Amino acid sequence: MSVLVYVEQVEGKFKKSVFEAVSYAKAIADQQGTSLSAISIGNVADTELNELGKYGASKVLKVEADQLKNFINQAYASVIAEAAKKEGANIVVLSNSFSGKGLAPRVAVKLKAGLVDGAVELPTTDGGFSVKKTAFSGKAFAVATLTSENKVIALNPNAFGVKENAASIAIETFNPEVKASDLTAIVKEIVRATNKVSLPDAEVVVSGGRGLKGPENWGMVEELADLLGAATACSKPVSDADWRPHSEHVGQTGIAISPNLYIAIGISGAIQHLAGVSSSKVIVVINKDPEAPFFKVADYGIVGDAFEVVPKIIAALKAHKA
Ligand SMILES: Cc1cc2nc3c(=O)[nH]c(=O)nc-3n(C[C@H](O)[C@H](O)[C@H](O)COP(=O)(O)OP(=O)(O)OC[C@H]3O[C@@H](n4cnc5c(N)ncnc54)[C@H](O)[C@@H]3O)c2cc1C
Repeated sequence: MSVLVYVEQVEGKFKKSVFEAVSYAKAIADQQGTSLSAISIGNVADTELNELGKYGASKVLKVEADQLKNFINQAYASVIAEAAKKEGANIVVLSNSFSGKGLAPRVAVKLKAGLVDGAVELPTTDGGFSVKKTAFSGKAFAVATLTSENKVIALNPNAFGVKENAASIAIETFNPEVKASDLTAIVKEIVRATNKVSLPDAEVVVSGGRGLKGPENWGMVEELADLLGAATACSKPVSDADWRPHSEHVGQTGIAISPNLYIAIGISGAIQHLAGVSSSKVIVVINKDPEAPFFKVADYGIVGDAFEVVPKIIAALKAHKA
């Protein structure tokens, strides 16, 4: 029995959340006294795959089939399940990312495994196998006990942290059979909106709320985002009013994100908004009301008028970059 971790790539690169999932999977492998393998799907250079060794993976299976160049939920789930069978892995770990949320239950079905999604801690193994996880859109915690032989765990980004644990890593090509039935819906082309950073994958997000008064004031939000290499997001009323596209709406009824840095400008911090952003690693809040609820969960807060504060941050960043 061993542990397998799925390492999601974006344009041939691994994000920090992948190294975190590998670190977490390695800790489970150590707990179980077994080894850790990784499965990578899509074109990733060997130099990038070698990076996984730094966090404890001793083997990586690389799958480079042409049909699997772009993410296809059903087909990727089949490949991960096949890899688990090949490696004799009874525990599969994924990041609870945008695509991980679609993959984890599919992999669990294929392996007849119990599933914990939104895991925030290592399993405890005294008297069973239990994992703490978020519940009710991140507003509460639950402890799930898995009694099945096979187990799938989707780790919330920023819950465990990246831990170096150097191992020598072997790269092995894996050519699983890709069934036509797994390719009934395929991605033919990816057209990015004006080269913007994709919100679910973004490491840094600059977000605006109703405090920005109207769509004409988003220039400074976009300028700040450009300077930081960030994606832009917004609160629900902002997208409801068509100030911004619905694809930018974050929260309980929008996209749930876990960037390293979330900058909230003119957003009150209602519980439904926090449900989608509270697992960000560092939260910076800019709000003119010192009583705004967002300050209670902020790592850094600036009480001030966004129309004064944001241009100052932009000027400081430009000066720093010059
Ligand atoms: C079932 C349900 C689901 C929901 N789902 C979501 C969701 O997914 N995402 C979501 O965001 N909301 C959601 N909501 C709505 C949520 O309850 C809040 O109404 C919403 O998040 C408020 O948006 P806001 O903070 O932009 O606006 P407001 O609550 O109006 O807050 C604006 C903030 O801007 C500040 N401000 C004003 N002027 C300035 C200035 N010049 N400079 C700095 N700060 C300023 C104010 O002090 C205030 O705190 C949901 C509600 C329900 C009932």
